[in-house]
Amino acid sequence: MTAIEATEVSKRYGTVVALDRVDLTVPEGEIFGFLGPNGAGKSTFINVLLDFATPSDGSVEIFGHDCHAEGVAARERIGVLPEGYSVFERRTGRQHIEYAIESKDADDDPAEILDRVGLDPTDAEREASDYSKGMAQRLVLGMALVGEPDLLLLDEPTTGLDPNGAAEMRDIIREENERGATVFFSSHILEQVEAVCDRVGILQDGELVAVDTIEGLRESLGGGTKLVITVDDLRNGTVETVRGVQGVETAVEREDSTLEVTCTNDAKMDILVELHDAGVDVVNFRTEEASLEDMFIEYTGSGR
Ligand SMILES: Nc1ncnc2c1ncn2[C@@H]1O[C@H](COP(=O)(O)OP(=O)(O)OP(=O)(O)O)[C@@H](O)[C@H]1O
Repeated sequence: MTAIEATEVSKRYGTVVALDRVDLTVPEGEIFGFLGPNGAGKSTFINVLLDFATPSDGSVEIFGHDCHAEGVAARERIGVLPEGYSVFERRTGRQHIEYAIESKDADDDPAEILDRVGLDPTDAEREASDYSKGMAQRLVLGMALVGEPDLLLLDEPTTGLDPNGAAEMRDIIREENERGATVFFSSHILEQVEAVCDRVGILQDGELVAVDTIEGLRESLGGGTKLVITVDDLRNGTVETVRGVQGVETAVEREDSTLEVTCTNDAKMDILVELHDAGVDVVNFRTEEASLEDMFIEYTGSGR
């Protein structure tokens, strides 16, 4: 069964096109990462799934239910961690989880959920409005987990979490997926997505510019080789020289006279020859596999 089926979804706010004919199929059981720079339309898409926003054109189904016409049936299958969620005043962490259990008519044990998201019994009895950002984020994740939803929608789930918290979040995502849940999460923290996702979609100015496995994205970028080249002196024009070589996808300046270049396999030698001809001495040179970050830059054009 298909968890999410988006057909030609567009959303316009006045003259702003937040989503532009997005077609996307996420099969049941997948962990799907939704990537895009700020303002790309990620939250808008999630809002359409939740029927907080109505598409200007097209439609989205969740497990066969239209998100707008059958919003209640669609939302019954979803656990959501929305972006910028604010907790209730004068309610403890435990009361938040109890509220989620009651409203979903579920039978989870609040203590178990709180423990899973790393809130200890003392924190559970404190008012959630006094929580730190990371604690509030954990609490809202706990609320999303209530009732073992078939689809978890997580909008920037690691916001406010320290590295340990982010790692715990990834563990929970994997556990939920092993239980059978489909996970759809948006992020601009690429390592998070690379670490857990089966497939990723890259959104740019409302358009889905790529949907593939990380491996597939690498292949479609001609093998996606990454070169790290240290030169004696990174002069004006050196980066442009490298960018001009056929087969070079991106070239970015780093510190210490280092250049990071993504290119096809064949272009490697040509780059070195070109640098030599331009009078630039190569001090060090190594090859790495392209990371998701390199591919993200390549697809969204930032860094060029
Ligand atoms: N309610 C709204 N009214 C008007 N414009 C909106 C509204 N919601 C979103 N937009 C616009 O739609 C575009 C996409 O915004 P969206 O919040 O979906 O991006 P995003 O990818 O989630 O960004 P970020 O990573 O910064 O959260 C932006 O230009 C934004 O200003």
